[in-house]
Amino acid sequence: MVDAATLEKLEAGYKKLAASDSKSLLKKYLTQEVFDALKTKKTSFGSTLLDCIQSGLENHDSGVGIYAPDAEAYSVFADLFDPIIEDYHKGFKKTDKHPPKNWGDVETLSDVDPTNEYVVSTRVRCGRSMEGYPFNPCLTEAQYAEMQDKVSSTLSGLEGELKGTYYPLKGMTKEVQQKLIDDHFLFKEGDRFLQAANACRFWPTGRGIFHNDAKTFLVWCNEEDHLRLISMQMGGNLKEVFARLVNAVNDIEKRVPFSHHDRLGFLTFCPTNLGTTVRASVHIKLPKLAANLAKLEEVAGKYNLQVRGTRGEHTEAEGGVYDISNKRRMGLTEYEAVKEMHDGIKELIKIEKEM
Ligand SMILES: Nc1ncnc2c1ncn2[C@@H]1O[C@H](COP(=O)(O)OP(=O)(O)OP(=O)(O)O)[C@@H](O)[C@H]1O
Repeated sequence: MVDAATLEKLEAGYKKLAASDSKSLLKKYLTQEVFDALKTKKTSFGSTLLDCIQSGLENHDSGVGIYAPDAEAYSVFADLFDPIIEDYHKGFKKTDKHPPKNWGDVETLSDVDPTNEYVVSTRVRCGRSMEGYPFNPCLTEAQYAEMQDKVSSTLSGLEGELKGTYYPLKGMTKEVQQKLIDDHFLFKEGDRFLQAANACRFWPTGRGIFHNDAKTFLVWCNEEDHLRLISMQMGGNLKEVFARLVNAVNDIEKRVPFSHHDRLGFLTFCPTNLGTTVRASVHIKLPKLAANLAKLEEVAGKYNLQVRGTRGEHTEAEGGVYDISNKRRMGLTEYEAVKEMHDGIKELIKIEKEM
């Protein structure tokens, strides 16, 4: 049974959220009926509804507001996760099944900005969870350390362009850490949405970053997900960036078993990342379109693209540089997710040119 203190927190948090003007998907889909049906449930890891929604209860400015403390939460609390997944991923219904992994033909992609006028840099990332481990809120300090050991020794076997070094956050100087963050290579620290979701326990134990010398291939260990695999470079050559990621993931998947769900695809902490887990983004300057941010967001939305600030989600645009990426990650293949961004960015550049 869920204990009295947890129920009390849930009731109080729900009341506040219901009375707020929050625009989160949590508020939209956590009806009284759903709340009452789920408030006493628990996964076999002991995770409750509060573990799923405490970030959204604390941060009414969340876009989504819900995380899965363990993989089972997606089934136990499906009455809440399913409609949120369907809304975010634009129509992935609870009866739908995510398609098998398919990177497609990388050769059919191109440089989205061949004249180098608009795109500052391009990045494609995906997330992976290691089989046999729950997500952040349920991990012990010993598991964090053990996972980091596994990740760094696995990655030390990479060769060629992917060859690099693993740097644990523990022991990294603040200067080096801040420079990596400022240069867009490393995750930021103290994210209040993740903190409230109980995802930052034992920090910095088990957290770190691997990168090759050129910093074009990077792996984050134990930030939001167990692993984030990232390929990035300056300019708009999405074909090169994506090809590098595909090569790396194929190699790493041979060495580490990852959690995959028959219906949901690759499993991640946040439901927005399920399925392909792929976010392909450009840092781009579109001064005419961006003169009216609402307009930029509206046009981007037509192409299923999401607009973020320069330092990522929940940040502002600096120097007119926006982060624009595919929004959908579920119900389509890896290739289709990247192609959606490829085609959409080309359209946005075309519109900007015509303005
Ligand atoms: N195209 C890009 N070029 C350079 N840096 C980028 C690009 N896209 C994202 N970044 C940087 O990556 C970092 C992480 O961004 P952010 O946290 O928004 O996205 P994410 O890693 O995809 O994860 P999540 O969606 O879970 O937040 C930030 O420093 C951001 O500026």
